[in-house]
Amino acid sequence: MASPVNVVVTGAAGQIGYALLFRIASGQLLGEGRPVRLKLLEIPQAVKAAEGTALELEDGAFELLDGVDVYDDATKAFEGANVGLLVGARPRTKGMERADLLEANGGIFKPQGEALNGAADDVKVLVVGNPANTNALIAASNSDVPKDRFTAMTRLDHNRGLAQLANKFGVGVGQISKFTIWGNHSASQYPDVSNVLIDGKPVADQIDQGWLTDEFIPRVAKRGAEIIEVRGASSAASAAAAAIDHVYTWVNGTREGDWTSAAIVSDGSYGTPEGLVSSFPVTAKDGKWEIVQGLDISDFSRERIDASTGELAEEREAVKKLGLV
Ligand SMILES: NC(=O)c1ccc[n+]([C@@H]2O[C@H](COP(=O)([O-])OP(=O)(O)OC[C@H]3O[C@@H](n4cnc5c(N)ncnc54)[C@H](O)[C@@H]3O)[C@@H](O)[C@H]2O)c1
Ligand SMILES: O=C(O)C[C@H](O)C(=O)O
Repeated sequence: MASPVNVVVTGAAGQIGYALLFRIASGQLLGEGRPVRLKLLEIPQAVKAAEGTALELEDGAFELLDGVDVYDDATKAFEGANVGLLVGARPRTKGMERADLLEANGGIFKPQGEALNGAADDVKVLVVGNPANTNALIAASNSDVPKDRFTAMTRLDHNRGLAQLANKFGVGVGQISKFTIWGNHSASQYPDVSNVLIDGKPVADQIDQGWLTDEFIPRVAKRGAEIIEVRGASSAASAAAAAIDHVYTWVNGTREGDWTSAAIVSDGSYGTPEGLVSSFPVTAKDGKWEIVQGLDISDFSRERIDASTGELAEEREAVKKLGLV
């Protein structure tokens, strides 16, 4: 058997972790029957729960699972890591201001960025823990790992948009291509249908502007809050599924003639300030993301992209003031 791929999952005892680990163990993260070794990182108080999950993983008798290690030390957990799924984060609690939240998460993502220096040369990092884009920026800014290995998750937003479009047009999600999420994984994100194709044909001019601005965009952008309200807890299995999709695409490539959405470090494309971790239309090939170039941006889109990247720039200023980037 090929040597196992080391996959680190932080926040492994949390609800996303529980939905994610068994799918990774079954081989769905990387595909092509690649064996994995799972490295679970938790805070000391949650190590016992992670150990319990490790026992269940053993009981799954997964053919591709080489083994499971549990850590409460980031440096040890990330040593030799090929994939880092940074799920564990500090949730916002009552009375907490945004600056407090950014500072608390800085205390997690700065040391994890440093710990990633001990990872394998090919390490790929996906930040899921919120505020995901700025947490990824903090980790990338405090690491010697090349910046293009740091990403934040907007694939859940992308998948949410695909599902809403499929409902609207009465088609399967697989018939839809070239949908984009721009900006931040927050309510300011811009789900963009301008280039969407269904069965290879443009549909933008069949989309009613009222439906777009009053229903579709807010529904996708605020879906996280809707799930919390209806389910009584934030999205977990759908977030885990999107994390699997993100890494699978990164490793195995996007479909021919299509793209997906991922938050990656901006090179200044489409007026997004350089260095921000922002969502773009991206393709993946040979383990590298590339921003889709040359798209026309309407005034409607421009305003929304700028609003979301403006929010990211404000978050960057806030963490700069805290000495985190
Ligand atoms: N980007 C997205 O699309 C998306 C979607 C859903 C949820 N999220 C975010 O993902 C995060 C995790 O969600 P969840 O529902 O699993 O939360 P959860 O509270 O169930 O689990 C989080 C886990 O992280 C652990 N943790 C905290 N600090 C840690 C550290 N320094 N090192 C390792 N582990 C640590 C906690 O002990 C806990 O077990 C949250 O920030 C949530 O807002 C993001
Ligand atoms: O955890 C949240 O606040 C919501 C989450 O980011 C989501 O999009 O479901």
